[in-house]
Amino acid sequence: MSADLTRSPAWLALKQHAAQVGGRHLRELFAADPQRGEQLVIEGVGLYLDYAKQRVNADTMDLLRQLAEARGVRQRTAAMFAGERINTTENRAVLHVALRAPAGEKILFDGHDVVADVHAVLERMAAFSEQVRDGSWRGHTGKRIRNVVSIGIGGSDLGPVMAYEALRDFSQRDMVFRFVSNVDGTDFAEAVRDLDAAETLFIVCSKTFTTLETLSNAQAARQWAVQALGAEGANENQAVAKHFVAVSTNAKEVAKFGIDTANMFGFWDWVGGRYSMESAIGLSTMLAIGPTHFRDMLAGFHAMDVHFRDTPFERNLPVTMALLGIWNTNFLGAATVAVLPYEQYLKRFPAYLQQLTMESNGKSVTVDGQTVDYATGPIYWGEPGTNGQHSFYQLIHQGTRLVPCDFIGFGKTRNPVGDQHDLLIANLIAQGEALAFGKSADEVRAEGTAEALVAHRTFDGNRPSSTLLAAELTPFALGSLIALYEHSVFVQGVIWGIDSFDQWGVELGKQLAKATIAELTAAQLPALAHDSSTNALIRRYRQLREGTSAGNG
Ligand SMILES: O=P(O)(O)OC[C@H]1O[C@](O)(CO)[C@@H](O)[C@@H]1O
Repeated sequence: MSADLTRSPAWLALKQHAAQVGGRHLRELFAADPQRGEQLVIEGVGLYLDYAKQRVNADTMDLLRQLAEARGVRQRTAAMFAGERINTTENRAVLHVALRAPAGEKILFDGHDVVADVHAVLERMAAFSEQVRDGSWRGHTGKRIRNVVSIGIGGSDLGPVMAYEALRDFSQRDMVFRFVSNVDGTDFAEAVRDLDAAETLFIVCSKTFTTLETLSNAQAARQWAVQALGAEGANENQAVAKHFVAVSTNAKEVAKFGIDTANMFGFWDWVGGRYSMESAIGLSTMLAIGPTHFRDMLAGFHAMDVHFRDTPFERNLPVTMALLGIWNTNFLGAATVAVLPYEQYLKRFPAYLQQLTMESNGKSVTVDGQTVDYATGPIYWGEPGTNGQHSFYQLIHQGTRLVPCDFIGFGKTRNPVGDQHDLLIANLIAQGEALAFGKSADEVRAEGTAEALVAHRTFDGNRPSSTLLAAELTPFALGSLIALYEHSVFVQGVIWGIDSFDQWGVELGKQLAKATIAELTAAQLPALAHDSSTNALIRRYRQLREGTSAGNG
């Protein structure tokens, strides 16, 4: 499988093409084609993608699309939408598209219509959200709920946090929303420090309901709430019933934890953790923005699903984004992608994308177990503009690494403050221009720069970027933006021949941590059989913990 890709005619043609075009400067590419800025652009679902500043031309895109055809992107997409078990290493279907399918649409999995199930849960979520938001759901002491603390980690946290931040301006402002994920007690302690337990609802989100971090935080929350409510003993279950709900696929473990399954919102095995924010995992989002806005967000996801499924590759946003990523990663040698939203509300979007992209495509074996002989998922990172400009953009402009950038901006801000929005977007546009075209030594000299500084003030340019623009950050726009990246990750995974829906790479660390806990906490230091570094760290931690560290010894 691995050699299949790098020996395939489509790959070899791209390699040859890269040798010719990959080295051409963006200045040349623009000079050769004055219409480039209007031609290397596609639009759909309210999103405008300008990829003219990527180091490609029309032939590159043709060859990349041929690669996508040859790798079966079309067939794999149809298989995903049809509910086939395309997550082969876990023998699971991958049906997050069903989570946002409109009521009445049918998607069958094992002969059963899952869309009807999805909407039944959405109805329950909506009814519950309305009760909490209008104050008819009361806490144990009769007070209305004013604080919501969502406990989860990974896909059971990053989506909800990101969506809450992104849609804050649509949220019920008299309610407080907090998110606890880390198994560092500080996360929990700071989240609840100023909250009244009588007004606090905890949502425990875990697909498996066995995740160490989440269960540990949920236990802490339970103890904190029960104690603060004075509900120890006979009243404990009643208090928990009013202040805890669960979101999970595992009713047995939810019940074992002590949450009444009547207060559980379910989802399904065919929803991957990092693809679950629009399932019941998004209950905190619905509580914040209300069911109507939540449905608008689902509509945005769905519109992008339809666009992805039905639009020819030439005008297909996720396919185009995916192919540009393949080009940069495999033919220009980029190891990373910077995601740069010029929209403060998207401040957690890069963190969200890190799990989506890197847990999905950070793999080095193909679906049939062969080690790849090509690069796969790049490293995603980023910060909202313009903060990044005063931090790491130096390296993007003048460093030795190639850092393709995704700029994201909106026509309107939800918070007009003077001319700040125009300033913000002027910066976004200027950054793409500066990266692409740079500033030659002659231009620097012509400005009267002292010769000794010319090299320092020269910008080579030829640094690729894409720019995504939309009218305004609404729930619909957010849904479509997320689905754009989801499908782009999927297309790349298909081309690389990897399973984008498993995450075996997180297991080893978890297993070792379990064994290490006992070694850190046993009254007597047990015999340690790790490597010498790990043994020394365990010993040193025990000394530090007990206050018996003897400095350098
Ligand atoms: O929802 P759960 O089962 O608690 O899992 C949380 C996260 O842990 C992982 O399995 C591994 O990090 C993620 O894929 C998942 O989103």
